[in-house]
Amino acid sequence: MEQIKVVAAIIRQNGRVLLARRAKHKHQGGLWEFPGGKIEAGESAEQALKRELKEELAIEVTKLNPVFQTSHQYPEYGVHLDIWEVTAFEGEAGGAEGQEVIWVQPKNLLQYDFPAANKAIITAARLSNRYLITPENLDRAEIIEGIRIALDEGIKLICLRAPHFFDPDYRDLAIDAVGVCAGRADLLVKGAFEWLGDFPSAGWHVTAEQLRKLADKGRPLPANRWLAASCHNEQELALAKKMGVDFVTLSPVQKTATHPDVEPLGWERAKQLIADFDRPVFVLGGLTGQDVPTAQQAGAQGVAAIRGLWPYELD
Ligand SMILES: Nc1nc2c([nH]c(=O)n2[C@H]2C[C@H](O)[C@@H](COP(=O)(O)OP(=O)(O)OP(=O)(O)O)O2)c(=O)[nH]1
Ligand SMILES: [Mg+2]
Repeated sequence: MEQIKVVAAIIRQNGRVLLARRAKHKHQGGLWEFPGGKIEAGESAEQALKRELKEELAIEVTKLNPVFQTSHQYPEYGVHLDIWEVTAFEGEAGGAEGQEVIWVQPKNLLQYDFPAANKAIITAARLSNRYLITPENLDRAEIIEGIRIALDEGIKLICLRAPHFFDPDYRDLAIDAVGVCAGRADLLVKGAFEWLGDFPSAGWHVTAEQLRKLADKGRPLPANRWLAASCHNEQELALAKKMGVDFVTLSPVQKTATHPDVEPLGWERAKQLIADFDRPVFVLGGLTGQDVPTAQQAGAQGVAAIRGLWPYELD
């Protein structure tokens, strides 16, 4: 079947993202979309995106970075979507072709109807590019205080990981963490599945071991709660897909303090695994917030880190 190459943009301004409504007579007409269009012969993705956004919104893009690639087979033809994030542009974005244009908060994106190919793109648009995982060997007050500072520094996505806590204490910690993050960041809890009902606003981050046990049962959470998984290889990525996760961490990309004896994947292997996976990936292992551009160049959503994103230096 014919495959068309499309570029589209998640345009961010003042914490909102821009959506346009596709003209009725077009393929997938009437649905909301991220502006963009077909790459023409001889164009790079970047050139095509700049041209499309000028034609469709009358803006000159000044800052963009790659975020995500995904493919989808429609009955008519297949599309390969190359998604970029635009964070600066000149001009006022408006519907230059008469189409409706709106700015929405990422958390409200689930309320809009998009073409079927957009599922993972919506996930990418709802996620930030830094995923903080809490460190081991801190007590409850230290973890909560660290989360508080991280929130002040703009962290929007947090995984509560505290393998050194026993169950009842971990639950108490999770209750506090949910409270601190409310309205400021999305929190994913790690832990036993029996607790899912006790933290109705939290997402769940499953370990590779839980994936192996539970992937066959499918997704245990509704679409409005994050489900993520820790993956280290192709097999685990396949299980994550089977389970219906929203996103994954892929590790270790480099040597890490947490698992010093594990051979890292390296960027080249990570890049391949990311390209073959159809949902957002946070690369993890020896990385910091400074590595976000490198991670994005490798096709990742961003960086996940313990020490690398914790707001102060750990021993
Ligand atoms: N721009 C865009 N296209 C999308 C999205 N999701 C999705 O499935 N598509 C599909 C619909 C179309 O089949 C194809 C993009 O084509 P398009 O209609 O935007 O192409 P274009 O701007 O070059 O328009 P035209 O010259 O064909 O009128 O990709 C999306 O979020 N944004
Ligand atoms: Mg278009």
